[in-house]
Amino acid sequence: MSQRGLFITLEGGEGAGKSTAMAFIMRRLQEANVDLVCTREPGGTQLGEQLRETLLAPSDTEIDPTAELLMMFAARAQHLAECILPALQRGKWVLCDRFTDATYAYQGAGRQMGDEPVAVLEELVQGELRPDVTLLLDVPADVGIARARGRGALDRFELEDHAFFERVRQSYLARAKRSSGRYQIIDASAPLPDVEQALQALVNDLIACPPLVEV
Ligand SMILES: Nc1ncnc2c1ncn2[C@@H]1O[C@H](COP(=O)(O)OP(=O)(O)OP(=O)(O)O)[C@@H](O)[C@H]1O
Ligand SMILES: Cc1cn([C@H]2C[C@H](O)[C@@H](COP(=O)(O)O)O2)c(=O)[nH]c1=O
Repeated sequence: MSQRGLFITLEGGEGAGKSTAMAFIMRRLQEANVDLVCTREPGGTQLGEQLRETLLAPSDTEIDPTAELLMMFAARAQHLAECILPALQRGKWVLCDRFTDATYAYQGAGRQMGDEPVAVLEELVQGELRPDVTLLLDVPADVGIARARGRGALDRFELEDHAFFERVRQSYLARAKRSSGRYQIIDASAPLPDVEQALQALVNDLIACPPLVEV
């Protein structure tokens, strides 16, 4: 039986600090000589980045929720085929800013489509592949959105209302509770040095004792 690389995902609501955490984890893993691919969703390929632009651009034309869901999974299918699976098969670690947990949170809960259509597409697009480790940066919706606003112009999702972001947060927390073996919840409302300390401890554990994953 051969081993593949580790698949790590970062999740959280708007402004939780994922990009900041990505950069921190990437530096730490590279210092430890981990052969690493850093990527994001929606995105990570030319097609995925094109879909991202359409999905995130505020527009007068509403995107139908089913169309939005399918675009997320279209981007994901290409991302898996072109980037994630080849990297994992070569033994590289993949660090991905958002993956299918985001679809459960945003389309399933935020858009109130429910888990079922997400689960059907997850099975079709991913087969058995699931992240090995998911770091959930948890922050109250108001705190996250205030941080995102502080950064400048808002994208199409960031323009949603408080109730939407509360549903997103509760969905993430409920999934983390159900699959506690895969998730690590980080209190992202804490000051940045504390968040980085928690991330450093998790990265140290992963390097010292990476979970065994087989192809
Ligand atoms: N722990 C923290 N405390 C205070 N501010 C933070 C913290 N972490 C990140 N920030 C700041 O909050 C803002 C949002 O952070 P970042 O862009 O990393 O979040 P994000 O989760 O990637 O956001 P989005 O999902 O909206 O793209 C940035 O200005 C960042 O400097
Ligand atoms: C993967 C994925 C993402 N989204 C949303 C969540 C965010 O609002 C944007 C991505 O931008 P960010 O810079 O990572 O915050 O897309 C979604 O609704 N569903 C998904 O599956």
